[in-house]
Amino acid sequence: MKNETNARPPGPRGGLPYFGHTFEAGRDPLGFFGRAAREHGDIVHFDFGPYRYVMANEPESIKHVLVDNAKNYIKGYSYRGLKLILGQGLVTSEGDFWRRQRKLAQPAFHREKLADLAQRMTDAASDMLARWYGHPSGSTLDVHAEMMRVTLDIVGRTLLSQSLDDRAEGIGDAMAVTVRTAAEYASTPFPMPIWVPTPRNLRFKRAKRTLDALVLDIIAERRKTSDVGRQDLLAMLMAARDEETNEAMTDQQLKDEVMTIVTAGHETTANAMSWTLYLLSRHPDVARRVEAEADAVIGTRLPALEDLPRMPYARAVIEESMRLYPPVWGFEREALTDDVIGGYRVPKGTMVAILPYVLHRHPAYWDNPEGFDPDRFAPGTERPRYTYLPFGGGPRICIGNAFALMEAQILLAMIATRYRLQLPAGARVELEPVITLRPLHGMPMTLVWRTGRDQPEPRPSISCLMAASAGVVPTG
Ligand code: HEM
Repeated sequence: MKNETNARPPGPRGGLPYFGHTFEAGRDPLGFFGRAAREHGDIVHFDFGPYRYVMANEPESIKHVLVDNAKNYIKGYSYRGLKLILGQGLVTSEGDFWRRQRKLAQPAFHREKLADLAQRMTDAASDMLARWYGHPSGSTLDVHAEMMRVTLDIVGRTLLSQSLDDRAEGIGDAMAVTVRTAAEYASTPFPMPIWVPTPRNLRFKRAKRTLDALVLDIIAERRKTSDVGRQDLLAMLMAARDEETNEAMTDQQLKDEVMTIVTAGHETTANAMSWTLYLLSRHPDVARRVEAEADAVIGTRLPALEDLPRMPYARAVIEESMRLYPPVWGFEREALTDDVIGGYRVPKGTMVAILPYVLHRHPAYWDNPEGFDPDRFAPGTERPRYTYLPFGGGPRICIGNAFALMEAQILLAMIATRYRLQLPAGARVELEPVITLRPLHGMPMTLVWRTGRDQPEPRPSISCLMAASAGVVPTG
């Protein structure tokens, strides 16, 4: 590490007058930042128009920003797009307000609370498989669309005790519009303010109104019925009280937290699953090991929470997949005062980027960094801290990380015991780094029913029928 506290970090020179490398980075961010790390080292400076921008790509500096000197960093302007959707929810709020909200929400994500939610995850996965059974073996489906649908369904059932599946298309469309506008807004150096009535802004406002109204309706319904039977995340958020003031969250705060959890918890996990299924289709030897483990532990019954630790290989596959394709491929902080990172001067107002996609391929920390090798994450293996950050780190680490891993392991085990997924010849798989790392053309997969298994009746599961008749999913 350098010790030149007055020096500006090295970085690519040239670029366009004023805009520097803004457009080059925007066209292919993964390639651009990866090259910059290879050519200029672990702390790299970029000229991006009016912004000072630094990438930190080694554990000490990352720990400095996320943990040791976290007080000096806020999420800053790069989150302004998400703020349009999530208001003052956990992902986008700052300071004392964030601290209070995090304290109120944290207990809902404790491991023992999550145990109650496992069954709802298997119910949603069963309903997805019931849909798949309706297609003959050998059919091709867009598995990414399926993962988006099932993860939205899981968020609906665990957060709101409500299957959002019936409304999935409407909600999915509204979410897609808001997320896309937010991403465009965040990545444009001088975005058109959202109050200007451009067609894009009007579309965004309509979609946002749909989502807000849906969430506020659900909250109002809960307040009316004082439904004590429901043990979902919303019930826990509504029951949470501030230790000092005994105050609960207002409807507005609840709405922002619900929108935050739906947004943060749905597409991220869907991407983790789509990339995992893609990697398994490219590595049949790994796929066979996942199948053998799941067959031995659950066979064709539904997994229970206790089964998950008995399937460490499935877990390692998911972790390795998030190393190569981290769903949150990059996140940023803004320095509140002058700082020194890795020996370099970082003036107040600088944006510091931490890019798991680049860090997870750093040759100093990973042997054969481009290779897919789940055994790196076998139980008992270790790696230097702050070299693997799919869920971020420090006080603002993902609140849903245990939830997401549990969900992904359940989905993977249930799929692997029934289906082999094959990427059709000629399928185009490309990365689309928006806010999350998506497959640009979806993920078409041929679903092959595993031989030696009884072909199921194409029928919906019991929970699906109950949900459809009652409009809700029963608890427990
Ligand atoms: C594989 C799935 C997921 C990945 C890769 C992921 C990744 C992340 C990352 C990297 C951050 C930190 C961002 C930053 O520091 O700027 C974060 C924050 C957050 N995530 Fe996740 N996440 C996932 C699933 C979930 C789920 C399932 C939920 C909720 C059910 C969730 C809720 C949140 C919330 C509320 C925050 C903000 C926490 C705070 O600032 O206090 N995430 N996530």
